[in-house]
Amino acid sequence: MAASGLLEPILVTGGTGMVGQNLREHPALSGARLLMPGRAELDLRDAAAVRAYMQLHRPATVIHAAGKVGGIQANMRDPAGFLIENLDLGRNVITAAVEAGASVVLNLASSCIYPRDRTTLLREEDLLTGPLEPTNEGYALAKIAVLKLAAYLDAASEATSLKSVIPCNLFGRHDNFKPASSHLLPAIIQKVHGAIQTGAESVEIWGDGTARREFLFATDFADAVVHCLQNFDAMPDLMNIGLGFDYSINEYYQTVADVLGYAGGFHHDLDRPVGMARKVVDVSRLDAMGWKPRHDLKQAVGLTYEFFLRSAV
Ligand SMILES: NC(=O)c1ccc[n+]([C@@H]2O[C@H](COP(=O)([O-])OP(=O)(O)OC[C@H]3O[C@@H](n4cnc5c(N)ncnc54)[C@H](OP(=O)(O)O)[C@@H]3O)[C@@H](O)[C@H]2O)c1
Ligand SMILES: C[C@@H]1O[C@H](OP(=O)(O)OP(=O)(O)OC[C@H]2O[C@@H](n3cnc4c(=O)[nH]c(N)nc43)[C@H](O)[C@@H]2O)[C@@H](O)[C@H](O)[C@@H]1O
Repeated sequence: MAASGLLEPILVTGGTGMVGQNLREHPALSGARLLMPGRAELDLRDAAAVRAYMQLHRPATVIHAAGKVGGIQANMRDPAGFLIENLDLGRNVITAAVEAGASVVLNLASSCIYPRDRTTLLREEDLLTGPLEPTNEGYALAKIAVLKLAAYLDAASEATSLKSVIPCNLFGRHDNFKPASSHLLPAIIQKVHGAIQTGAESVEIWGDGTARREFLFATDFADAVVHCLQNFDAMPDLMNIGLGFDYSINEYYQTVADVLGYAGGFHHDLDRPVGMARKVVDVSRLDAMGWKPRHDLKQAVGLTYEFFLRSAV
């Protein structure tokens, strides 16, 4: 049975993705009436199809986790695609959810929506107070627009409560390990694993490795999402979900090397893109909700590697 406070049926867009699959695996959702249509069943770019699906299934809860998602390289290659698709998906899902009378809509943004060149912890109040990071501007603009749409509809709607969370970078089971579009941690795992397999003596790090990132384990993120849904009334309209601390790129490489047992070296490719110098969120609002992640970095890397090895066979 689903935990109390979760209104069913629960529609999770992006159910076949990393966040979606980690939500599916969450104990509180086992036995819940979950709707997780894949792209073949429901292409979220098709507004009429999304509206028809929502009218037919009438989800009480909608978690909007679908998106065109990728690391820095993928974003740089296709800013228009990241803008258009994430705008279309968000607009279609959120407007159709309200029209179909959903009670709760939880929209997933991203910490890349914050201004670049900030060295302090990024607070929800910092949104739209400075220029965006060029390497993912298209994606960030779409995420900001959809987050604002959710807020506008929340203010106008009696029946539907819409809130957004701003996740830091995520990694974990069901991650994207494809080098052309993966984020940092799956890329490191894939590269270090390859070096162990081939006996390579050095692994390439993009940039000088001094940039800093905050990566939350996707299993923990899914738990935070469930916690939000179980305490939705107490949740702020906009809330960061992260660790509140970060590591350097170099430290991430060394941690993965330690967990995987790689004893070789590293070399830096200074021609590769680096993006924001730092991107770490303030978690005061999340702390106030009484949620903490359960895994430390080494545990999370180990569990992600186990998944990688099983899915690679
Ligand atoms: N991963 C991160 O580091 C991170 C950080 C902050 C925020 N987020 C946000 O968290 C959410 C989930 O991210 P993720 O890491 O789980 O991404 P992901 O693994 O790439 O999953 C994205 C999901 O969206 C689906 N999707 C994309 N376009 C679609 C369409 N037109 N119709 C139907 N489904 C479509 C994908 O289906 P297909 O597999 O068929 O393409 C996939 O199931 C996204 O909103 C993302 O912006 C992610
Ligand atoms: C959460 C996501 O953050 C994303 O920004 P962002 O953290 O720079 O995206 P990542 O691709 O995770 O890159 C993180 C940092 O890791 C460095 N890096 C080092 N080696 C590698 C490598 O082999 N692969 C990758 N990918 N990076 C590497 C990269 O230079 C950058 O500074 C946004 O582009 C997305 O839209 C999304 O918002």
